[in-house]
Amino acid sequence: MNGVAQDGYYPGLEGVISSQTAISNIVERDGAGVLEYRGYRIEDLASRVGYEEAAFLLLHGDLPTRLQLGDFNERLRAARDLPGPLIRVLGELPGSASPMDVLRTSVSLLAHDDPDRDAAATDHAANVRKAERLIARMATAIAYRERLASGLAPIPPDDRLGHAANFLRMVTGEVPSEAMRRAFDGSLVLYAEHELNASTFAARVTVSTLSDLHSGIVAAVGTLKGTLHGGANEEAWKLLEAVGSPGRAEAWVAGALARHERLMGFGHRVYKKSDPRAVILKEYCREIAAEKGDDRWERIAEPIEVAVGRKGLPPNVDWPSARLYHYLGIPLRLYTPIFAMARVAGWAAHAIEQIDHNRLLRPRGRYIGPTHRGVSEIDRR
Ligand SMILES: CC(=O)SCCNC(=O)CCNC(=O)[C@H](O)C(C)(C)COP(=O)(O)OP(=O)(O)OC[C@H]1O[C@@H](n2cnc3c(N)ncnc32)[C@H](O)[C@@H]1OP(=O)(O)O
Ligand SMILES: O=C([O-])CC(=O)C(=O)O
Repeated sequence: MNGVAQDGYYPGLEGVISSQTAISNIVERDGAGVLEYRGYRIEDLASRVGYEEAAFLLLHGDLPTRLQLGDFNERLRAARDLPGPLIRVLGELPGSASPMDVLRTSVSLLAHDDPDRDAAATDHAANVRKAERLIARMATAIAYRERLASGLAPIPPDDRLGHAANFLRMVTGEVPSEAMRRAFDGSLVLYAEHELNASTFAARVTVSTLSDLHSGIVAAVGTLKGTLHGGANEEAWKLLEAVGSPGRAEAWVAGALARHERLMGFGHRVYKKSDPRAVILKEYCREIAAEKGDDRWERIAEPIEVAVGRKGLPPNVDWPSARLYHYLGIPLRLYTPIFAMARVAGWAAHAIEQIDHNRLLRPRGRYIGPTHRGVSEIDRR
């Protein structure tokens, strides 16, 4: 029954087209996955534009001119600081709270301070402004909380730095090398959007009731957290560490598969041959490992990929991003929040597209329970 359609029932909604979209497209061509944002191939975007340009493309429909990019950057930088109530709550939430739970709460709180909070849910311009502020503020909130959780003083945003470098500096206290900035920026571009994945779908369902944009993003953050989706990048790192040496890879993978365990960072609902983002990220991993003069994790990752690949499961985006973030000195618990701070551009673009061409998202269930039951007196049940 798993994944097999029957009489209009598609388990997991596999293959179902629920919405038309002009934001991104995924196809398999010549045995490889192809991904485009608004008609631009992901390979071109990752090598030629930074996160801000990709986010502008997703939200506004085309790549920015130099003037548009300058204005967009100014708006993002002006929105980086956190409102007082959120700063207070970030200091008060229990230290044990997971960063994704804190991020979910942060987005919810940001709704109350947004200057457009009273705008109609259908106000396109207000929704774009809300989205831009969320892009800026989610990054600051993640870094701010991480510093507090580590017992360190938060580092304020630096107006001289772009989104990627500023975030790394707010977390680690250091301005990254140019190669590190480029790799991290590239990963944000690659994570920014991916059609009707589960978290984007959750955002679209939420706003399809004409709820507000922030509610859609709260739903998306909660959905991304799960280990079958965005949470897989943290699990992928744990897998790599558990294997621990190239020589153990083959037996470790065989054992896990024999126990029917899920190998995190492998497999995909849509890409059955290759995830193009994983191919690009693997190159960044190699470059940064070379810059650091330590290819230990590359040497462990390779035989794992080969062994899992024999089962027809290609690596997905979360497999190489895990070790890339390790190389960049990013704490493990931030891997999934970073996915969220990149994906907010795609979530918002989809939520706005949904609202602009709305039809309530409401599928049907196929009832398989008992029928025609009589209600007996409570003492006779
Ligand atoms: C950014 C992202 O969200 S990318 C995905 C991140 N998630 C992961 O990396 C988690 C690991 N991967 C998985 O769990 C899956 O591949 C998913 C959830 C991503 C896709 O799931 P589906 O579309 O339902 O998988 P699909 O129909 O292709 O495969 C089903 C079978 O393949 C096998 N399979 C698929 N992925 C894996 C995996 N990673 N490890 C082991 N077996 C797997 C399973 O045997 C499954 O059969 P089951 O019903 O006995 O469990
Ligand atoms: O598309 C999916 O199902 C999951 C994914 O790769 C993403 O959200 O980036």
